[in-house]
Amino acid sequence: MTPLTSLRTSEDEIEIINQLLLPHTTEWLPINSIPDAYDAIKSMKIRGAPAIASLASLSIAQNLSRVLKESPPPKYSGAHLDPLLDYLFTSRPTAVNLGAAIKRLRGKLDLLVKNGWEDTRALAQEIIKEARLVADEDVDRNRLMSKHGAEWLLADIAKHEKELENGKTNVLTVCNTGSLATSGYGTALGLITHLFETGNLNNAYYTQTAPYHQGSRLTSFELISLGAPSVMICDTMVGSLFQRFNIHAVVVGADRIAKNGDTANKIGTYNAAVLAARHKIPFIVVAPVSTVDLDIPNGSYIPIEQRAAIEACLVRGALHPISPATTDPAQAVVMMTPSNIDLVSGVYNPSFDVTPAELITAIVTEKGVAVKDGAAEFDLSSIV
Ligand SMILES: CSC[C@H]1O[C@H](OP(=O)(O)O)[C@H](O)[C@@H]1O
Repeated sequence: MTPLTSLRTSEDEIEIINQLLLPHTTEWLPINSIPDAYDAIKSMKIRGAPAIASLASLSIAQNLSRVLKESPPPKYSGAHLDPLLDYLFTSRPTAVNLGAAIKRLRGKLDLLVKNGWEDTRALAQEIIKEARLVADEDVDRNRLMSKHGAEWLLADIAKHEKELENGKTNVLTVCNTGSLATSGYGTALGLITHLFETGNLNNAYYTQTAPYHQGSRLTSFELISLGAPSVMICDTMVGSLFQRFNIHAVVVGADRIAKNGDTANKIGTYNAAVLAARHKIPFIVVAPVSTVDLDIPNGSYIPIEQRAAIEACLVRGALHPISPATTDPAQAVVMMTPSNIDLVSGVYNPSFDVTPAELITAIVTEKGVAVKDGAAEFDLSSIV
């Protein structure tokens, strides 16, 4: 079976799975330009922090490759690339991976120009190589962090002599952090996949994750495709699950991790973290190094994207909104930042929330696992 992924390429051709139609329809959409990539990210046809960064980078490579075919190719400098990078950056503000990828490409260009790369064709080819690396590095990185996280969890269970179920673990995850959120294998769902592949998974529980339903539509699709034992719960059922079942860990992804470990992730993650603390269940964040934003000291600096109110009133496939609540875009919070938290809309629809470091047990990247050892905040230096 072809491994599941959010996108595929052939030479300069890029295609993404239209995730708005999953799980009932698998439609591959061609991405033929940077505006196509911007629209796909903004409208969430493709979503997931690493996948967004991969598509943005590949669309830059596609653009450069096509311009190079013109003759004679225009003289390259930041002037051509900068506005394209700035435009892509504005597609979704919370996930830092997109910004990290754009910063990486801009840095590569500056370095080449600084080193006197005058040959336009050669310079552009170097940028194309770097852009393709952003996508290609993802799968191996995900497998590595998943192994780190799964091994840490199993060791922690053994250290605390916790009772397993059928000799295996029960874990809860939020949203979708698998192959559909990355270039393959996934982050938090990658850890769950590693547990399954090594015979250590009793059940993977996951929340539906309204209103986009990344859980009920995408995580279910991935876990069923994998053949992994899984149980879907409504977002409101996390507390009841912890009261009645032996859950060994909550494992989630991240869109941006601040220097102290505060983590922005899909809305509902903070709820699960508070309940996990109440039930003394380890809370594990799994994300690539490119998700860590050392430029911000804590989570209050993370911009929280507000999605259109109508998206919170639609049940996918239904003909009409489920609520008479106003969905007038003029009456909505556009972005939550330290300076703007005025709520004026009849529908509050933040796409993310921030879990404080104090509620997080471990943070896992491809470089390893960080724990707090009794401190209130993380020192992430060993895993970035
Ligand atoms: C490895 S994906 C990280 C992150 O992205 C998802 O958000 P969205 O579906 O809105 O792009 C979710 O927060 C995942 O945890």
